[in-house]
Amino acid sequence: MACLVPSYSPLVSFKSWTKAGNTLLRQSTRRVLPINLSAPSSQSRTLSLFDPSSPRPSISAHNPSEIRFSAGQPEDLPTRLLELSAWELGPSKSAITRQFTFRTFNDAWRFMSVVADECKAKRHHPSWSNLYNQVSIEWTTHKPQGLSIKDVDMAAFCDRAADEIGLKMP
Ligand SMILES: C[C@H](O)[C@H](O)[C@H]1CNC2=NC(N)=NC(=O)C2=N1
Repeated sequence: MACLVPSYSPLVSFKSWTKAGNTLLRQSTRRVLPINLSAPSSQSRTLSLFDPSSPRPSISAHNPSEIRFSAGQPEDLPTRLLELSAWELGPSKSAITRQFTFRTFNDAWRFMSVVADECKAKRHHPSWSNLYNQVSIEWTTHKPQGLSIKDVDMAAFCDRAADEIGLKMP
C-alpha cells in the first residue's frame, strides 16, 4: 500500500473572509481539527449518486480486459483497482467515479480542500462537482490517456479523507 501521508502539516488551515463595503478582506487564519490520512481506510460505503436510478456495477463486475488502462502502468494496477469497492467504472471505461455524501456542506468543503492539497502535491487533478453536501468525483488520466495508478492512488486518498471526515449515514 502506497504511503499517502501528506508531506505538509496534517493541520488544515482555513481562511475566513469578511466583507468591508465591496472589498473582501482576509479576516484570520484559524486551524481546524487535524485529519489523519495515514491510516488505511476501513471499507467505505458504496454510493451510486451519479445516477441513483440506475446504479453502475462495481469495478469488480467488469472484465479487466474491457478497462482502458494508460500505457506503462505497474502490473498490480488491476488488483489495486479492485480494492476500490465503492468506485464505479465510467462509461468511457477509462475513468472511475464516486459520489460522496457528507453530513454538511462544511464537511464537503473540508473534504474538497484536503483533496485539492493532495492534487497539488501529486500534480493530478479530478473532474469534480459539489452540490451542498455532495461531492462527485471522476478520476482519469489525460496523458498517457486511460486509467492509471495515479487515479487509483487519488481515489484511495479520497476514501481515506472521507472516512476521516465522516459520511452521512443512510
Ligand atoms: C504537467 C502536469 O503534471 C500534467 O499536466 C498533469 C496535471 N494533472 C493531470 N490530471 C489528470 N487527471 N491527468 C493528467 O494527465 C494530468 N496531468
